[in-house]
Amino acid sequence: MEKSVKILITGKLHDVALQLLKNQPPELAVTEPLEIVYLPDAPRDVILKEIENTNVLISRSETDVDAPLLRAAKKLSVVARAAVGYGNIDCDMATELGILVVNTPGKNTNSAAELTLGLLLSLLRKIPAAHQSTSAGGWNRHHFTGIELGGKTIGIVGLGNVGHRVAKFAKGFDMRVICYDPYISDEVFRKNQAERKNTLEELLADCDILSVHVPLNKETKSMIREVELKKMRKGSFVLNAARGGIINEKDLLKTLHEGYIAGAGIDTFENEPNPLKELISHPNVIVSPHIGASTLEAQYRIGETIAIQVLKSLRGEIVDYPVNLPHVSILGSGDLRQFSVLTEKTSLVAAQIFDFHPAILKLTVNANVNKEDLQILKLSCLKGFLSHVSDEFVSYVNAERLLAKRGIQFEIELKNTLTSKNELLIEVFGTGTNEKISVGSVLYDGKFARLCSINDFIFEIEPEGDLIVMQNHDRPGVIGDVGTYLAKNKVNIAQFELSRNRRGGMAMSLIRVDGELETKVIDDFRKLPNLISAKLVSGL
Ligand SMILES: NC(=O)C1=CN([C@@H]2O[C@H](COP(=O)(O)OP(=O)(O)OC[C@H]3O[C@@H](n4cnc5c(N)ncnc54)[C@H](O)[C@@H]3O)[C@@H](O)[C@H]2O)C=CC1
Ligand SMILES: O=C(O)CCC(=O)C(=O)O
Repeated sequence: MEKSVKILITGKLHDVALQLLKNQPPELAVTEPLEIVYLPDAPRDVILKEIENTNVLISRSETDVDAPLLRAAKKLSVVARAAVGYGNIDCDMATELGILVVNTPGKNTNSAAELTLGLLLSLLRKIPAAHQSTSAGGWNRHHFTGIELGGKTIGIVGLGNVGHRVAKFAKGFDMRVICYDPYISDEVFRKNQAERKNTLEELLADCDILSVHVPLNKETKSMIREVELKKMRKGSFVLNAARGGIINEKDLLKTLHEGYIAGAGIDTFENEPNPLKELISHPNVIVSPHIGASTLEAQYRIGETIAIQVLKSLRGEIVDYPVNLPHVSILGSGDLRQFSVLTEKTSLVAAQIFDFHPAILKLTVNANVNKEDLQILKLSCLKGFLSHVSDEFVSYVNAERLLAKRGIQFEIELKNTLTSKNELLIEVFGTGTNEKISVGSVLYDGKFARLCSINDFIFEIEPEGDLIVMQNHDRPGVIGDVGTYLAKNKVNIAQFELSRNRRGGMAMSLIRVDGELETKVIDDFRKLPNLISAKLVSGL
């Protein structure tokens, strides 16, 4: 029976994600059947049980993907976070276990920014309290006098996806926008018409409303405490639709009680789903239950993106939003994507034709690529090689660690002598003097991939499907025998390439066949006259 891939979904996902996984478009189709287990409200003990034989986990913020959960997952290869923040995932442990973590940055940006402005308007115009009073029959027009946004200064911490959208919306309300983000260039500040503040202190001293839009990490945890809040003007407001804990909740509550901070709008809490009671019930605090990303539009975009990431990863392709591929900052697209696929395939060919203990794997790249590209090509080379030589699960994530574990040295060389085509050579060296094989390939025009050499033999063959790599004496009748034998066994030859070192010397042929070759067929193939060796290369 064909092995299926189990996808466990532990958060509410838009239907588009389920539909894409069930009805995969041809360009994203996966060969194995998918078993989708949708448990959006499952408690932890159920998830722990289900995770054991799960291959892909798709989660939202309510699932703690911590070390015990990851260790319980014996077959997990991908954790897909249907959101931006991944603080609830133990990424170090995932990396250690070779599990790829992906997320969906930018897909809920607009929703989170709109909610931030919603909280701000609600807070300054007292809309929730006015609604409550009016719907209960009251008519207290003087009780709900608010404050205008126009002319006020908003201080944004973190001018990333959400932060810069909040800046844009705030501008629409005629607010003055000041920002603190040491990791963003002046150009981004200029583009967003945001005034740069070089320190958090400068920002705090100069704003009426503080809004945080940074990830929660060691640096940002409790970055706003009582001391920081008191650097703001008395009567200021604060907003947190990023992550609970960036603003220390106890300190915020204290300054609210003291009347120093006039009010707060909060969507994200330190302890979800059980936030600090005194904080959420404070009369000057407006709260929502972490719904920044909860709009139809954001969930559609997230659902679509996460399903695509999952399908790409199952197809072994480079994903668009990896979280734990630490050295790869720019991921493959266009030529690089094709070239990395070719690198992986070439490496897979090399891994299936050497017959000695490998000591060094060397990748030589002759193409116009930069340093980040080389890292992608390196990972592709390692993945292709190891997926054949290692029994362990190999991914871009753990390939380096697995190679080191096997004691194989990796070398990479970049030559820049060509402009119109990308070439690569993969060499495997053993410890003995004659222990060496090399496989070369080339990518023409960014789309035509060809295997072009094995050792000293030259070819031009598509790296697709199954290949027989055959070495024989250069004597009459060999090709005829091969053709007759394969035809007899109902194997169709898609491409046949013969190369020889000299007339009457040695020859090598690459035979690309349609469909998969049975072991028996290749075993008997080896018995044909004049054959020196025949190796099957599969999985291309
Ligand atoms: N409430 C909700 O449902 C949602 C919450 N979020 C959260 O909002 C936050 C922002 O998300 P994005 O804008 O998408 O992230 P982003 O990564 O695009 O932007 C974060 C920005 O923070 C800056 N930053 C990092 N450390 C900093 C520091 N110590 N001081 C100042 N700036 C710093 C970075 O340079 C970056 O520009 C995240 O915590 C994310 O998880 C995002 C979407 C929905
Ligand atoms: O809706 C979710 O699961 C959380 C969204 C969020 O906070 C994020 O994207 O960082």
